[in-house]
Amino acid sequence: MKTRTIGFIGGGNMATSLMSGLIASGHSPQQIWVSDAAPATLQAHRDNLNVNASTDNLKIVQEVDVVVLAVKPQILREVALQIAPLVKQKDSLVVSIAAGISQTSLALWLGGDTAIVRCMPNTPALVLTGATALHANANVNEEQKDLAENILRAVGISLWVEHEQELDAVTAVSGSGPAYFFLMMEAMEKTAIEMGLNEHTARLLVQQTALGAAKIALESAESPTQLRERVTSPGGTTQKAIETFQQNGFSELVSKALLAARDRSIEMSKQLGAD
Ligand SMILES: NC(=O)C1=CN([C@@H]2O[C@H](COP(=O)(O)OP(=O)(O)OC[C@H]3O[C@@H](n4cnc5c(N)ncnc54)[C@H](OP(=O)(O)O)[C@@H]3O)[C@@H](O)[C@H]2O)C=CC1
Ligand SMILES: O=C(O)[C@@H]1CCC=N1
Repeated sequence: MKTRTIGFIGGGNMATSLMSGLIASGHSPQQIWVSDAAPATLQAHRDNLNVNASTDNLKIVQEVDVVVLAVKPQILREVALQIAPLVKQKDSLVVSIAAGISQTSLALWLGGDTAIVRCMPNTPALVLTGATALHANANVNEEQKDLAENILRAVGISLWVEHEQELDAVTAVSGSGPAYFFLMMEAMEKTAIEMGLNEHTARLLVQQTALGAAKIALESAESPTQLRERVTSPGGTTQKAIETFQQNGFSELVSKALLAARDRSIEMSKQLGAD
């Protein structure tokens, strides 16, 4: 497939992760465009990533084959309405990464004929270890599906979900998920320091343990339960820790947190979208 130009509208956390990942995986910075409200942000992207940048969202749509909507959900309507006439004129493929904004809303704002891929990536895209789920509307052809998938696959794994509603669960699991692991790391690091380890030692041990656990989980055929049991010697230290987690409602708490994230995604589609 011919290399396509990609434009990001909104140059914040997630666009930075995706642009950096695309470049690290071999995509030419010259084929990437980004717009943002803040000129300083754009200058940083020019300096650090060598991409093309403009404060004018319409310039981005004009220049590229694929438009990635990477602004906050709260301003997506305004941006979509602004670019809609040009998207229609150019017949652009639009990829939205916004949480909680449905394809119905996007189609209403951008025009019913627009080819729209809604997806949910996550910030590990920055280190080419992202996880993205995608869903295409009926206007997206096979070539456009490949194109959207190739962009996200450049920065990690990507998979298609059959029903758009699944993206609310995906948001709760992998979209927000990195933050849950960071929260666990924060708490472990804090307690490690309280137990007398210095900050450097505490951070390094927690980081390497998280990496090791993720790696073994990915490479092993065993389930997380089996892998956990391998660490847990009967009557030993891990057993004490796991019992403490479980007696204090760890699984229920994780379940509550993920359901709250999922429900917030659904709520956002009603508050901020046209659903
Ligand atoms: N962060 C994450 O882990 C993930 C985020 N997402 C989704 O990605 C999207 C972006 O999130 P994130 O990167 O965290 O948000 P950020 O706030 O970091 O990035 C959004 C950027 O858009 C800029 N902006 C504001 N108004 C405009 C405008 N009219 N035109 C162009 N740019 C504008 C903002 O500038 P300023 O700050 O000056 O307003 C900001 O730099 C959201 O919709 C979110 O739901 C999806 C998956 C994971
Ligand atoms: O917190 C959020 O709303 C976004 C979506 C997933 C991760 N960050």
